[in-house]
Amino acid sequence: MNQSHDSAVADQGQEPVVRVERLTIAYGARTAVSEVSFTVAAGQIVGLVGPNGAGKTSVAETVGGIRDAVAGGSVSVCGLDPLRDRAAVRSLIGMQLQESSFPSRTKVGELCDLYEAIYHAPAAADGLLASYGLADRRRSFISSLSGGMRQRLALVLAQIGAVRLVILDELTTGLDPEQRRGTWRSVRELAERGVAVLLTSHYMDEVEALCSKVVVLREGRTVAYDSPARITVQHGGPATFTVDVGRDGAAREKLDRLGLRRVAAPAPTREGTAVLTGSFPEDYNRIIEAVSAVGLPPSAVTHRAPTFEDAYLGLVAAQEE
Ligand SMILES: Nc1ncnc2c1ncn2[C@@H]1O[C@H](COP(=O)(O)OP(=O)(O)OP(=O)(O)O)[C@@H](O)[C@H]1O
Repeated sequence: MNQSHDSAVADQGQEPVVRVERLTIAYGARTAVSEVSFTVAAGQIVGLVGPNGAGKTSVAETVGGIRDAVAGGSVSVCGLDPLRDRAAVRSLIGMQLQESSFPSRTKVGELCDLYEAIYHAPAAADGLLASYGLADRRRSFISSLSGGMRQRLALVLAQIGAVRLVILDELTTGLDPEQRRGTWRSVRELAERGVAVLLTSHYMDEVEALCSKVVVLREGRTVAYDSPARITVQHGGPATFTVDVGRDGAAREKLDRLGLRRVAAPAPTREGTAVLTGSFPEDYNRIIEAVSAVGLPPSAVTHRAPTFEDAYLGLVAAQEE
């Protein structure tokens, strides 16, 4: 779904909402981000991922115009420079920051009124509060909201006004699985309304579920920029096949003749299990053929395809080592 949506966006041939070209960010003498480039089109969700300190927040907040440490390259949002044209850009961007902490003795409604005034969008919050299940919370103090409610409020506030871009920095950190799924639905709906979304996350399943393109950062440099599916194919490593051969010597021999790499079985593994790596579905089909030839059922073979998280871990491993 993401793939086709992405092509549809590209087909429109419009100038992307966000264009980041060879962005370099330095704090004093220390370069934190080097020559990072990507675009975010209207209706597209793009993810920034990477280990702690890789530069995700630096990039996201530079795009949002609230961090000024640019040492090279360029950033444009709707054709404007978010730092130089700060006043004009401010009304086009909604932000949920990693460290956004709302004053706890403020009421939800008061905060919404403030955002409506800043974004010149009277009464915009009512519909949003309703769609995020917060309609009856206008009089609640922020301190009385659960973590999930606070995240949803952050999403409401990020959307007030005619924003063209929403930046979400680790939106679902700390949420339970049900709240995460609910938040994912909201982010998708936001993009379906034509808003460009740039998000950072440490959850690879989240990025895979939401983003049509991902920038993988390692020590401030881009190590991959593509769809999660293509990154998985290119960097996810081989599929793993587990074959339950029991004491069947003929089956073992057949498998050996396929010439696939045999790997140490993860413990605990029953005796009589062969673990091989190869490509899916080509090698899987060859294994099924081989075991069928000696009378074993296809259910003797199970496989595990590489995930986006496998690819991500492979890409960032060099840094962690
Ligand atoms: N204001 C700052 N002054 C000096 N160094 C900074 C500043 N902000 C970030 N850095 C450094 O820049 C690098 C990138 O930090 P950044 O917060 O952008 O990474 P991140 O990928 O968002 O990390 P995390 O996953 O922990 O949020 C880190 O080495 C960090 O210590």
